[in-house]
Amino acid sequence: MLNLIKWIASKARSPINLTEKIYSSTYMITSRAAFGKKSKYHEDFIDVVKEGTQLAGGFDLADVFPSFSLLHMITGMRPKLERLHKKSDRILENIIKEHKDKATSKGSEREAQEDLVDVLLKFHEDNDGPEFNLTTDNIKAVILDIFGAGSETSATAVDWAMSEMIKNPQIMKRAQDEVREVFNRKGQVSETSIKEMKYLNSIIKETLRLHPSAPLLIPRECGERCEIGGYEIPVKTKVIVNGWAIGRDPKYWTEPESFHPDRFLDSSIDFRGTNFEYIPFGAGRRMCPGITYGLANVELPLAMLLYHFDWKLPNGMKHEDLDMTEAFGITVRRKEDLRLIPIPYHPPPTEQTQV
Ligand code: HEM
Repeated sequence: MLNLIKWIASKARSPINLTEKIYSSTYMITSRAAFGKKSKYHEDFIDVVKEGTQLAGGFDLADVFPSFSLLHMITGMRPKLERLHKKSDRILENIIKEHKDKATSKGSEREAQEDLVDVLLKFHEDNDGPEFNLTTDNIKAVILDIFGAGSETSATAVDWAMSEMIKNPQIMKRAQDEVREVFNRKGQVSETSIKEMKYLNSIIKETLRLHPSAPLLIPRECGERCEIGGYEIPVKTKVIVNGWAIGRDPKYWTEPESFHPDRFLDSSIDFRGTNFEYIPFGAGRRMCPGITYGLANVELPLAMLLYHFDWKLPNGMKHEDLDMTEAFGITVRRKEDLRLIPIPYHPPPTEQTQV
């Protein structure tokens, strides 16, 4: 994050593509957590995941006729996915090999700088029995999951939160006042004090209500015949829950299309899966397991962007004219990238000791 803040500071008073930087920083953070500091395969792997997310989000005619196997070939989706799968498998194979080589060469250094691949490999070595065996394919799948499910979602939330604040300058000002008061009082930018930022947290909740990063939950299959709202749901029906529509339902939300973080300030409604009118992380046994890590990836970037900079729209554009159109996809990104002018407020620290 500090690298991002320094980069933005170097572009002070000129327009930057903030969307692009938010996504690349989030991918880089995930990459560091998963693979450690340096790997020549990082960039290649991130490209593959991005391509996969785009393909998975596209409309494929074969999904409507799943048993018509010829259609899967005609639409070209299956060959594309297979090619991508082979490519990601090759890169992951190399990354795992790199980690195995590192493990045999340096014992104590490995402990000190453990990343996700190290942890999974250690588990693999220590539990190589018949009752619980983690295969190399399992390890590859976990890494893919973390990238696919973790990076796009968090980056999308940061991008929409910044967009909504630019659109509503009085909300941004209030959030900046809060963030600056807390960090100045603490004398440093720290993740632990973000919990004190009640207004910023309401902004994140309101962003996830209007712009849930993953709008359609994981499809469920109906276990037994039932009736919902007068509709008969036969057993084995595939049910897709539209979290996006639920978050904007006027039956549960006043002025549902407006961005009002205040609605969450003194409210007990939370995204932990027990308030069914608000399910940006889903609910039930398939609910998102990455909430804590996901929120950390949203809170700190937002707090830092608000602490270090004031923000302006380029070319004299008025805030009410900012286009908020959504793109089609498995995660709902902005259609147009958010381009803003950063005006430095608190300069970033010169040494990497602050965060
Ligand atoms: C703001 C960030 C995030 C949002 C909004 C989000 C949202 C969601 C949603 C809506 C689901 C579907 C839940 C359901 O169907 O009930 C889901 C599933 C999942 N999420 Fe997240 N997520 C976020 C971050 C993360 C992160 C950081 C990770 C991992 C590091 C992660 C890993 C997963 C996984 C593995 C699943 C599938 C769970 C399963 O198959 O049972 N997510 N997420």
